[in-house]
Amino acid sequence: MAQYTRVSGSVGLITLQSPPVNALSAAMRQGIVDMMQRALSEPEVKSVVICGQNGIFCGGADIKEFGGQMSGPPLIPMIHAIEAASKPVVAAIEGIALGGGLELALGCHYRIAHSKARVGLPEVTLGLLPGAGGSQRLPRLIGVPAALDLITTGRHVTAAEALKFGLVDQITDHNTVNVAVKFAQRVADQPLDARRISTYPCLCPSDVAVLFEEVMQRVRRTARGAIAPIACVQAVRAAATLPYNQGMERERELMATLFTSGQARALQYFFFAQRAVGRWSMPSGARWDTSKPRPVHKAAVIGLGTMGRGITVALAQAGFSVVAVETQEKQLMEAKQAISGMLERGAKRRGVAPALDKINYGRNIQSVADVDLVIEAVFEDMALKKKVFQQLSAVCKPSTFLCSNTSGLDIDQLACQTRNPELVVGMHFFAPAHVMKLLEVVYGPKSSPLAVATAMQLGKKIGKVSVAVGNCRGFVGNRMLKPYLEQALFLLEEGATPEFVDQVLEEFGFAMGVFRMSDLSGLDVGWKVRMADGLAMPDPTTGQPTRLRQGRRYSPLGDLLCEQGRFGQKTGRGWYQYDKPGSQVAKPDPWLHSFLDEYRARHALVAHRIDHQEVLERCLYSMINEGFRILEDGIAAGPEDIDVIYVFGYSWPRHHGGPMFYAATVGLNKVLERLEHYYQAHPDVPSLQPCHLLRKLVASGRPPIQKWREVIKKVRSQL
Ligand SMILES: CC/C=C/CC(=O)SCCNC(=O)CCNC(=O)[C@H](O)C(C)(C)COP(=O)(O)OP(=O)(O)OC[C@H]1O[C@@H](n2cnc3c(N)ncnc32)[C@H](O)[C@@H]1OP(=O)(O)O
Repeated sequence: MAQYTRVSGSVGLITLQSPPVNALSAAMRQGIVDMMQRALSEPEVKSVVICGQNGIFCGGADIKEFGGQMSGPPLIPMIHAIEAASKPVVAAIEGIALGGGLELALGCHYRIAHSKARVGLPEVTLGLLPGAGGSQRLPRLIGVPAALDLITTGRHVTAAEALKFGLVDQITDHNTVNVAVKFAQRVADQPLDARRISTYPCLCPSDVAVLFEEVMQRVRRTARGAIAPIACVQAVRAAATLPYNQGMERERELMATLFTSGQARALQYFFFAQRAVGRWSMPSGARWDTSKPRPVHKAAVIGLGTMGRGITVALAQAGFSVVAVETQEKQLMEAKQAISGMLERGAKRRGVAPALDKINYGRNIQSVADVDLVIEAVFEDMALKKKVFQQLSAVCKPSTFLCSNTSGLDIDQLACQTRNPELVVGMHFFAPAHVMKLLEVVYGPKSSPLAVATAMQLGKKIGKVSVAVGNCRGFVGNRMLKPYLEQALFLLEEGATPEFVDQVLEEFGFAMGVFRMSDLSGLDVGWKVRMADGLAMPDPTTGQPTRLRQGRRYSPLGDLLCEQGRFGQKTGRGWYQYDKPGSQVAKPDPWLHSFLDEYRARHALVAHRIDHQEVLERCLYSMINEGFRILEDGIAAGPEDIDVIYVFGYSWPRHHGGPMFYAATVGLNKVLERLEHYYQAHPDVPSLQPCHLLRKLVASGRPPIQKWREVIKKVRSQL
């Protein structure tokens, strides 16, 4: 775990050895304690260097240990002992020094970093704070404002930025361990008192109280109910206002609350869920580790509307050559201008040259003949998409992967239009496609593992979190959204207002409630889909909107708004009113309230008092129920896939872990019982009927989420 060698005669070199990231497990902490003691006891050793093997200093505490009983030497006394050592200790930082890894380095007397290293205190992203002295030492070393920024955001900083802050003493392009060993020899005899950060005063700006107030307000606004960022501010405030020992005591108290919190458990689950989705599998048995992707050098995007533009930018920014096709001259010119603007703004932010020369624009589909992969992003219309796939199949080389950015249409029908259906997959991006992290890679019955592996790898290369999912209407994300939206509309019919429903969902932690989100996305999008499905039609006998479709309850409220030209923000009216079209400030609309009153009267609906609990349970549990159906159907391989899709694609609050983790937290028996209750009250709403898998999981004794896959396997094998 920690290896000790003596180098250059007088330097004790402690090497952290625990792949993949040299995490500070119990065994590793014990190793460091033992090796430090050895270095301090050897009279020939005059100074010590701590480094990590394989070019990685340390990824912090071992997150896998958090759920269980912590054993081994605790971090805080271990780091204190290093700081208190009588011989200089130098941290040689290569790769990363994160969390406890950076706290360990802050306990050392000097820090030398490789120029490509990154450092940070990302504990907040795991629902924690830097609780091994980091919240007290960092502000003493780099000042309160910079420490607040790093600790409340958890962002990683480059070695150059760390040097600017004074977080590291030196950076090097050479072998960091060699440089650190030479450095350690030079400082062997120097006094250490001035190198112990815990003894530094915490230098504060004169308006420190105002600063804390402002930061606290910002953090509360953006935290969406997460408690760790607030505790991080409180811990740094303790560093600024209390002596070190009292600050450490405050850090300990705050950490104790966070460490056992449900939010920390959710965020730590989510950390591993993000990594689990990379290990994809298909019902055929094909897997990430047995399916090799084919390299993509040149890609094409067909259709340069909002989605096509974003996809083009994402590809070009990642260094791919892109052929961008739009058949209409005017639209092509507009798209070219918009894409150039997006690339220039992005490049300015990142301090690099815009990748304008990566894109070739064209009006003719023939121009994609030599590309390795095409992403079709034309209007969401099956007939149009089929035509495009026929053309692509005729034009492209036989090995070209043909992908569709459809948000829910049948991938198989598109694959059937081509010569090589095994090379067809869905690549469902989320708007804005160059910003949003999520990519659903959709495999149809004919998609080959090669095509899935290639799309997954392309997603990774353009910085997306890619999740492989099966082919069904709406795939995972939009399929689960349907019952959620449906319940929100039913709640309006029964007496709620859009403001109340949104308020409840936003208090839960969504960035936007369902109605504000619909206004932003545009109500006409779903309306067109419903019309194509024959849903948004009046009853042929009465000419009135009907509230029942094929025996199921249906709310025509959204259709009625669209008929009035209320498409949301873009028309200045939707579920809310806006000062002008395009404005983003949603205001309650008295017209809408009267419209709802009249609607209820027309349909003899008696408004009843709907409380917070009912909104949350009906919207979330119906969505979760659909999630269980998706697992049952094999559309998602595991609950992690669904949770990652919801956090990255639908602004589900990460500190609730994702809808499936949330269900596990609430208790599957409670979710089941409440769904049964609501289904009894609304027997014409099938999405409220608890699904078989949920019942099975409850009957199997509610296993932890990590064990669900075993039950899912059994349920699927019985189908
Ligand atoms: C007592 C409480 C004290 C708390 C203080 C702390 O230190 S909390 C932990 C703070 N550290 C972090 O938050 C770092 C988390 N890790 C990362 O951000 C990234 O993994 C990385 C270190 C930047 C490396 O990224 P990269 O993309 O190169 O690899 P992966 O993310 O895929 O990781 C590789 C595998 O390593 C596992 N892993 C990473 N960090 C930890 C960790 N701290 N503890 C345990 N395991 C860790 C990760 O899960 C991957 O494993 P797989 O089995 O391959 O999924």
